[in-house]
Amino acid sequence: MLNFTELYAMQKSLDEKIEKQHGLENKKLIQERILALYVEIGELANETRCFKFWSTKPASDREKILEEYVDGLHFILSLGLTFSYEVEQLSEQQQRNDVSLTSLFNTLYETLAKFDKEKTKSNYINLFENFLIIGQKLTFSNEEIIGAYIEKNKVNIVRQRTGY
Ligand SMILES: O=c1ccn([C@H]2C[C@H](O)[C@@H](COP(=O)(O)OP(=O)(O)OP(=O)(O)O)O2)c(=O)[nH]1
Repeated sequence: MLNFTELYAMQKSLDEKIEKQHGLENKKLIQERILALYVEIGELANETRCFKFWSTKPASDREKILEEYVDGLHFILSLGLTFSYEVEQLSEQQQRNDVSLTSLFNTLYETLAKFDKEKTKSNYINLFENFLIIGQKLTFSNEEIIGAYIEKNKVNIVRQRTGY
């Protein structure tokens, strides 16, 4: 089971650095973070190419897809911090083999729209769970997700330091 406590701490530190760097201290940036998450989910779907019935081009490699996945995770954690909805753990989601990756993306967008409409903790958890289901469908292990998150978090810190 994934434990998010450490990841929220890393996200908090990163978000504070970004806000300071851009003179946005204590701004909640809710609409920006929500739109950023929509975009990251779209970028992830694009790399998997799961919905591109018109194309025979293969999906991007696993590493690239994992990188996009953890970009989305950054914004989910960030939204949790914004609303003080940090969740320590979420139980393993039941995976249904008959549901396509494309459907899972569409459901994830629905849960994000629901959260945007009504920013309750249960809608946040539902969003997070549906995000994790996509990770499972993509066969990412907890270790891979944590490792890639830590890597990208570091990259993000360096980018701020070097004026990204
Ligand atoms: O408050 C914030 C703002 C951004 N990020 C992170 C999330 C993500 O990992 C990265 C933004 O995504 P990306 O690296 O794709 O940035 P971009 O500016 O869209 O990249 P590019 O211009 O290279 O496409 O910054 C946070 O964690 N907190």
